[in-house]
Amino acid sequence: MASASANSLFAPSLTSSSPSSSINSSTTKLVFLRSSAAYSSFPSIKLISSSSSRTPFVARVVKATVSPEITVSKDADLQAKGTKPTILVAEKLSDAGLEVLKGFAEVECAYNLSPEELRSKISQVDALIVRSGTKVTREVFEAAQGRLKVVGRAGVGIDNVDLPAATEFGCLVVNAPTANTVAAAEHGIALLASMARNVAQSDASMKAGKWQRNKYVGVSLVGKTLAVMGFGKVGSEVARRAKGLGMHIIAHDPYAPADRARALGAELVSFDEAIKTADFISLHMPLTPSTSKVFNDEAFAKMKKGVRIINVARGGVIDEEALVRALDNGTVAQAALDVFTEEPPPKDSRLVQHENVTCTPHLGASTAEAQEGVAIEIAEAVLGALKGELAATAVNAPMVPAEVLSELAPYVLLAEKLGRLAVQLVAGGSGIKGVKVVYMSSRNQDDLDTRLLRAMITKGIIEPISSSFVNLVNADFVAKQRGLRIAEERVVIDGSPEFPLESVQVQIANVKSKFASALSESGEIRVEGRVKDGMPHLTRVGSFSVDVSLEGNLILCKQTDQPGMIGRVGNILAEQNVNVNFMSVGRTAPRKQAIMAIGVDEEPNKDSLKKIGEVPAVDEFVFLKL
Ligand SMILES: NC(=O)c1ccc[n+]([C@@H]2O[C@H](COP(=O)([O-])OP(=O)(O)OC[C@H]3O[C@@H](n4cnc5c(N)ncnc54)[C@H](O)[C@@H]3O)[C@@H](O)[C@H]2O)c1
Ligand SMILES: O=C(O)[C@H](O)COP(=O)(O)O
Repeated sequence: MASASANSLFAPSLTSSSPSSSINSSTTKLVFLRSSAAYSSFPSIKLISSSSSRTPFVARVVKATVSPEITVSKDADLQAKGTKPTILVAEKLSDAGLEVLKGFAEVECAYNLSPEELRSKISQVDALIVRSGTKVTREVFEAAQGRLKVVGRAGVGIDNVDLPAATEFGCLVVNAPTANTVAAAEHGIALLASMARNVAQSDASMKAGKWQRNKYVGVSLVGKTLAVMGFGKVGSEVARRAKGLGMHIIAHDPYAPADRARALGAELVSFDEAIKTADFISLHMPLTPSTSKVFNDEAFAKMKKGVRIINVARGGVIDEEALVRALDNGTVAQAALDVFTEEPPPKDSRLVQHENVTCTPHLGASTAEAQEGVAIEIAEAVLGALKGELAATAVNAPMVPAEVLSELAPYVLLAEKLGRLAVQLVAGGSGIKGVKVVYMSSRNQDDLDTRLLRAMITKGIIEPISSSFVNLVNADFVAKQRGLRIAEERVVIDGSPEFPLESVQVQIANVKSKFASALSESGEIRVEGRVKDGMPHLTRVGSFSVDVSLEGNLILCKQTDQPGMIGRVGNILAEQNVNVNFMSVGRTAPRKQAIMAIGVDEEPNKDSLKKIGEVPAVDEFVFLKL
């Protein structure tokens, strides 16, 4: 059994279990995606091949299934010791979520950490769970020293997480986008109604011993126009509820489909039209660079005099000083705010103290039901990510559905091996700039999701030549940072569309090779492989056909085809007790140029390699670590 020392924490067991052939006739093999260094959030994939029968390609490629069983840990030794991942919960999470987490991980709850305390703890944990109160900054990712694999945001807004930094450090960010929608919408409606009827102010007045019926005459909602700014999950639920209160609903959202708005009885309008015509404006957009302070002096100046504003989205979408001015000059009659640019806001905040402002301390998601839902949603997402599953709520990684992932499992391994092999064929001193990947498939052009394969090829190419670790989250980023361009081409071939890929070719152009025979007729390094019996095989080097299982290490020898070569090289390796697990010879013609590909379990020492090079018929050779 191969070592499962991949650094992917608790990957799903993608088990290929059916008649398949082991290349060297062993009975059962476990092959893990990677056997060294950091593996991060890539899934470790286990392929089991248990027969020595050689079945045709089509029959031999076995569909892998995602098993809920957890079999692979970051490190085989840790797994043997039953070591669990550690999760730091930095903000209050409901017990239901904590229970889910504790079933699988060591959980440390440490609330109200200072930024320094968070940074000092972060390198000891595999995942971090926060709500909106914790700033997960670049410094946090730096302090994690590569251990932090997942940040779970127990809620929707991820503006408190530095996403570019997370991506750069290969850390997956997941959120819980659905469980608090209704709670936030209900809070928006609560603020709308209580603001219109001065509930908070009159309550405070009564508690101060007063009875001020004339002062707190409110305004009615029925027949008034409500502009919903941001027609997503919360915005549309607010619209639905406000409609029931007899309000006329308009909405502004540059990305929302008009038919969805219409179906809820809302009319999509421009930003200016929304703010000019509304009696009430309710904010439900995310805080992004383009929405930051979008409600500013200029916007307030366009609004109907006496407009009322509700914000349960993010404080930062409002220029708070401009809002105070608009409240003071009467443009805005009232505001009801659940969220603030700085949370908690300064005690002497003019906005909070303003008599026409109703405030709540970011309570939109704070119902018992929503918190339980959010906690379970985020616990499952974080555990899934730690197991190597590609989370459906990933914020900074492509979402690859489980069925696609399971189908691609053996090809993912092939992709990394080909990348790893191709880069080792590059002569020192050649800067790699352009890589081309050609996917040969009988499937339709659009029917192959290559993101995972591209990421793995990138990983295979970059990791052997750098200290970076690459995963699905950061593959494109790391490639770009290194100036490496990965071009992809799909070639549709005849064959069975039942399988995603027939073969994959990796080409590295404009470089010298330390093994000249790896250059194709057109001058680039070219290696090609396919999945056979559920195992990755190298099938072409340069213009030579070979067939060798991509496991262990590989020696490629270019030689003049003649009797006795296999024996001579085999003997040299045997002298050093190096076990040959596979050998194949590809030649241009009998007794002409040939490439001998020899798979070896152990690494031959320098002496043995020198002796291979000294065999008179050997023109060149290279030793490659897979
Ligand atoms: N106060 C709370 O406790 C609480 C609770 C839940 C959500 N929220 C916040 O509410 C907001 C909405 O949450 P959601 O779950 O509905 O998110 P969502 O992603 O479902 O909806 C956001 C909508 O805003 C739209 N949008 C983006 N840019 C816009 C722009 N410039 N102008 C207008 N619309 C724009 C998007 O197209 C999307 O439809 C987020 O900021 C979230 O953080 C707050
Ligand atoms: O974006 C969200 O989900 C809400 O603002 C809730 O934030 P909270 O988890 O800090 O209550």
